[in-house]
Amino acid sequence: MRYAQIVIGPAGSGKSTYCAEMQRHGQATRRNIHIVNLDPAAEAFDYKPEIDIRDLIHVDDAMEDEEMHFGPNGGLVFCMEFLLENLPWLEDQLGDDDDDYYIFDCPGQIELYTHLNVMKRLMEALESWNFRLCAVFLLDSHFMVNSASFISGAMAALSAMTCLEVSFVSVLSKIDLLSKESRKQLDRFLEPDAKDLCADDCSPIYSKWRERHRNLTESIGRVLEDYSLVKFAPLNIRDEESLADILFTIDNCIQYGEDRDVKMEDFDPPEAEEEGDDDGYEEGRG
Ligand SMILES: Nc1nc2c(ncn2[C@@H]2O[C@H](COP(=O)(O)OP(=O)(O)OP(=O)(O)O)[C@@H](O)[C@H]2O)c(=O)[nH]1
Ligand SMILES: [Mg+2]
Repeated sequence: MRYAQIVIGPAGSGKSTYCAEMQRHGQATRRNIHIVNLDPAAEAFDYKPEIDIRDLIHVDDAMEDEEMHFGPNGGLVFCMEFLLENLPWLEDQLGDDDDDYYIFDCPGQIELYTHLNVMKRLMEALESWNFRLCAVFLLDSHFMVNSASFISGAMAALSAMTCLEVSFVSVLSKIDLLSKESRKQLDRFLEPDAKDLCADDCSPIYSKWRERHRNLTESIGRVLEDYSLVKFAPLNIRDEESLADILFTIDNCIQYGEDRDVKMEDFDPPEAEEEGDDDGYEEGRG
């Protein structure tokens, strides 16, 4: 069995930064995390990818093609389709080592996770190669300022969740940039309450619209609340404990560590062989 986080979310939500920090945090807790860059338009990031889609295709290849004439978004979708047509390339790059841990840094075009099926097909391929997957949906906490943006963010997460059909963790990023006041406000959206979501008192321009759609807002809020469909976990990337909490939540989703525990207890002969494996299990507890 192998493990992977699929890091998704809107443009600029902090995906590449999250990947780099997770890898660094992994090293500090003796977990070897490989990063795969899946963004064919990426220019720079703070990590060295183990695998890079740009070695297969770059978005410029699609945009500069004289017959296709793609713009940046069409070009990106073309590149992702191209990746799916060349899955043996990815499979080969990923190797077949048991217990490998990968993080996939994905592009920020949200349509990939809403109505297109390229990412879903990629999930199916990874699962068929023995990966246990958890999607990590990042949303910039600066947008969680009122109910309308909360509902919109939650619906985007929900849309990605139903599109990908894998374990799912929603994360609010860039908490370190929030003022004390904004952090307090954020608490309201970590445990959202349907009635509370309708009680915003922002700009009067929207109040008529809001009044007219109060029932709709409340119903959506209630569905999210009743079914615990979308719960956001705050992440302060500058705080090791916060990173460890998120990693622990993801570990639970993909049962990282549990298989190794069973394997060690049931099959491993005493002492001599256990030394190396012990670390691997303990690191799962962060
Ligand atoms: N202070 C702070 N800055 C962050 C954090 N996460 C991201 N940033 C900054 O936000 C900007 C965008 O971050 P990226 O990690 O490139 O975001 P992304 O989601 O990969 O962006 P795309 O790949 O373009 O969709 C960069 O300037 C980062 O330095 C964070 O947790 N804290
Ligand atoms: Mg990025």
